[in-house]
Amino acid sequence: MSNLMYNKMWHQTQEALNSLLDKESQKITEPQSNKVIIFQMLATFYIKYVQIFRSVENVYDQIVHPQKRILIRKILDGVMGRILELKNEMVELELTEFHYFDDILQDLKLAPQQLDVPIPKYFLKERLDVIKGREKILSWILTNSGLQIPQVRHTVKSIPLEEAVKLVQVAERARQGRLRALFMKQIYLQELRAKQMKMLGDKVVDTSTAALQIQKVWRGFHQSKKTEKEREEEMIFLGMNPPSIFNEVSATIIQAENVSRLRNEVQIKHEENYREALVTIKEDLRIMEGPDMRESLQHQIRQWFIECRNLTGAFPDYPNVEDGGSAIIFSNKTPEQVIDDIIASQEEEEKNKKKKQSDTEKKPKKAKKEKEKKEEEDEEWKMSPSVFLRLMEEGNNLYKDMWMNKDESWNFLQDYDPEMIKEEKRKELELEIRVQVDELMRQELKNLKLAVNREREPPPKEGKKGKQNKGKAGKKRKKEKKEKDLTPDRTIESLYKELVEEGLLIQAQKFNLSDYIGEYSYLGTTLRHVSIEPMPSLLDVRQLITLYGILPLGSAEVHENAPLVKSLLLAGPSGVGKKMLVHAICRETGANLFNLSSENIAGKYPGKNGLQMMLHMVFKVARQLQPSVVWIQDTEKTFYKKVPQAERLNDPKRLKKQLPKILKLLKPEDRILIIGTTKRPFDAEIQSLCKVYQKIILVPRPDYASRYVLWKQFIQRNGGKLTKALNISCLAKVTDGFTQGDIIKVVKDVLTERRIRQQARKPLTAVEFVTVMTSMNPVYKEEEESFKNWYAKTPLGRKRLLAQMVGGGKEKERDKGKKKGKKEKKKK
Ligand SMILES: Nc1ncnc2c1ncn2[C@@H]1O[C@H](COP(=O)(O)OP(=O)(O)OP(=O)(O)O)[C@@H](O)[C@H]1O
Repeated sequence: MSNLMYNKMWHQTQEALNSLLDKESQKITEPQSNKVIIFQMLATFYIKYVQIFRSVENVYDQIVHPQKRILIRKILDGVMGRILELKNEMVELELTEFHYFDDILQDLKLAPQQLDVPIPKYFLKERLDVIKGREKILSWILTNSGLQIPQVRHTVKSIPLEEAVKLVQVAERARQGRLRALFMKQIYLQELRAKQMKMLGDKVVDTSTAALQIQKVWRGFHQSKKTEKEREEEMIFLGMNPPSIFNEVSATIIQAENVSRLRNEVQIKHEENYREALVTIKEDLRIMEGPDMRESLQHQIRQWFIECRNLTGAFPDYPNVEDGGSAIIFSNKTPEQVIDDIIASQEEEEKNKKKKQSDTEKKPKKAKKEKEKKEEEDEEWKMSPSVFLRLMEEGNNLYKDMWMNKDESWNFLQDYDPEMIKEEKRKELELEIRVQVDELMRQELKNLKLAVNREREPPPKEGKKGKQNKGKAGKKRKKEKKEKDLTPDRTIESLYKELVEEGLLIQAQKFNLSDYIGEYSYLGTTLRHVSIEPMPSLLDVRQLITLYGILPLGSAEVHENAPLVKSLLLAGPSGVGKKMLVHAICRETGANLFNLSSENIAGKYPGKNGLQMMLHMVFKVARQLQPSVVWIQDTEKTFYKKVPQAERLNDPKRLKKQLPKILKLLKPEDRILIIGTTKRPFDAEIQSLCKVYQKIILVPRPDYASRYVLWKQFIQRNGGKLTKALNISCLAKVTDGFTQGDIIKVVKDVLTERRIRQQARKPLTAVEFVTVMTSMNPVYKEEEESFKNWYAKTPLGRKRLLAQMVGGGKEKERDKGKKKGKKEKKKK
C-alpha cells in the first residue's frame, strides 16, 4: 500500500480513538451498580480498543514518516496499556480470567478473528541486532562448552569399503533384475496376444459389433469422468469444497509482502536521516540564530535589572541555577509578580505546617468517615484511575494540533519535516544559551551592584545545602543496602557465560505464538447464560498469554504503568502446550530464558549461600539484559505437600522460601516474568503456590473444533494430503480427550517417508491414525475434574464460587439486564 493509504488509515484510526476517548470520559464519571451493564460497557470498550490497536499497530509498522512514528508509538503504547487495564477491570468484576464476547461481537458485526490481540512487530524489529547478537553469543558459548543440543539431522555413518562395494553391487544387480523381469513380461504378453489372435483368426469377426463395443466402453468411461468433474465444480460453486487455487499464495499477496519489505527499508533510511537532521539542524541554528538569541536574552535581562531598580530602588537578586535561572522571570511574569509569588509560597508553607499539626489530631475521626464513605462507594462501581487514558489523550491532542490539518503536499516521500525539528531545537538551544547568558549576567549584576550601590554579595549558604545533600545521600545509601551486590567485581558477560555453562540460561526454541493452533469458543456466553462454566478454548489461552506475558515484556512503558503481572502459572494436563507457550513468549519478545526447574538446579550451587548466589546471578543478568523469562518447569515440586522418596535427593523445595522474597524485589521497571508450568498442581500446597503465582491460567485439552484444526494442520505440515478418503471430522470426534502432544506423536508415527510416498496410490484414512492412537492414554474425565476442583480452590476460583453462591440468581439478573438493555435500545 502507498503512503497515502497508510496516512488515511492513521487519520481514520485517530478519529475512532478520539470518539472512543470522548465516550469513555463520559462513562467513567457515571457510577453504576448493575454488574451486567458494567461488564457490557467494559467489554465494548475492550473490543473497540482492540480494533484500534490492530490498525495502529499496522500503521506504525508501515508508515515511513519518522516524526509521525514517534507520536504513533506513544498512542500505540497507550492503547496497549488501556487494553490491559480494561482486562484487569473485567477480571475483577467477573472474577474469572476468561471472558466471552460473542453476543457483543454479534451486535458489532465482527468476526471472532477480529478480536485477536496482535503482537506489535516493533518488539523484535527494533531490537533485531541485539537479539541476533545475543543468539550468536549463546550458541558460541554452548558449542565451546560442548552443551549444544545436536540438531536433528540424518547422521551419515561411514562404512568399510568392502561393504560399500557390496551394497552398490546388490543395488545394481537388483536394478538389472528388475529390467530383465520387465523385458520377460513384455515377451510373455506378446506371445499371449499372438496366441489369442491365432485362435480368434478362425472366427469371423464382425467389425461393427466390435466398434460398438469399444464405443460403449469409451463413452461410459468418458461420461463418468465428466460427471465427476462437473460434480467437483458444483461443490466448489456451492462453497462445499475449496477451489483448487485455495492453498496457493496469490501473486498479489507476494507483491504486497515485497512492498511492505521495501517500506521497512525506506523506514530505516528515513529514521537515519531524521537522526542526522536532529544534529545538523541544531548546529545550523546555533550558527545562524545563536548570536541573535544571546543578544536578545542579554538585552531582556538588562532591561529587567533597570526596571526592578526603578520600581523597588534596588537591583534584584539573580535566580539560582536550581530554580531555572532567568527562565522563571520571563515566563510571562513581571518582576513584582515574581516577588509576590515568593511571598505567597512562603505563606503557603506556613499554612501547610499548621494544617499538618491539626490533621494529626483529627486523623482518627477522618479515618472513620473515610471508611464509611468507602463502604458506600463499594456498592457503586467506578472505573479505577487510568494512566494510559492520559497518555492517549496527550497523543490525541498532539495529533489534533500538529497533524490533523497539516498540508503535506510538499512531502511526497514522507521524509522528516525540518520546520518541526527547528521549532523543537530552537527551544533546546534557547535553554542552553540561557545557561551561558545567566552566568555572564550574574557577573554583570554583581559588578553593577558594586559599582552603583557598593553592595557586597552575601556569602552563599553552603552550610545548609551541605547538610541537605548529606541527608539525601544518607537515605539513598540506606536503600541501596537492601539489595546487596554479591558480584560487584564481575562483568555481565562473565555472569552470562557462567549461567549458560551451568545450564541455567537456555536457548528458547523457535516457536511463534501463531504456531499455537486452535479454534475459538463460539458458545461461551450462551453456556454462561444457562449456568454452565464453559471450558476455555485454546485461542482464549493464547490471548491471555499475549496480554499477560508478551505485551508487558515487549513494551517498557506498558510494563511500568499497566497492572503489574510478575508471575504466571500455566496448569494443565501433559502435552497441552505449556512448554511451547513459554518458548513462544521468549521468541516473540526476544527475552532471555532462565530455567530454574527443580530438576535443573538440583546439585548446582549447593548450600544456602550457593543458592543465594545463583538467584542473585540469575536476576542480575535478567534485569540487565531484560526482558527475561524465568521458567520453573513442574513447579508443583517446589511446593510439594510431601516430597516423594525418590526425589528427596534433588531437594525440590529449595526455591520455596526464596521465591516470595524475589517477587518482592521485582519492580515495575524490571521486565522479568516468572512462569511456572505444572501438570500436577494438586500435589502442591495450594496456599504457598498461589502466593507466588499472581495469575493462574488453566490450559485445557483441545475441544472438538480445535482438534479438527489441529489434525488438519499437523497432517498437512507432515506431508500428508487431505482427500475425501480421510474423514477429519470423524478423527476429531473420536479422539476426544487426547492432547495436542498425542496428536502430533500419532501423526509423526503414521506419516513415515514410505507412507507419504504411497499416498498417490493409497490415500490416507482415519483408521490408520485411530489404530495408533488406541495405544495412548487420554485425559480422563476424572483428571479434568480434579483440575477444575483444584482451580476452584485458588483465590480467584474461590471468589468466583462465593460470588456465584451469594448471587444465586445472578444469571437470571443477567438475562433481565440484557432484555432491559435490548428494550432500551429499541425505544431509542
Ligand atoms: N496448540 C498447539 N498448536 C500446535 N502445536 C502444539 C499445540 N499445543 C501443543 N503443541 C505441540 O505439542 C507438543 C507437546 O507440547 P508441550 O511439550 O509444550 O506440552 P506440555 O504441556 O509442556 O507437556 P508436559 O506437561 O508433558 O511437559 C509440542 O510439540 C508442541 O509443539
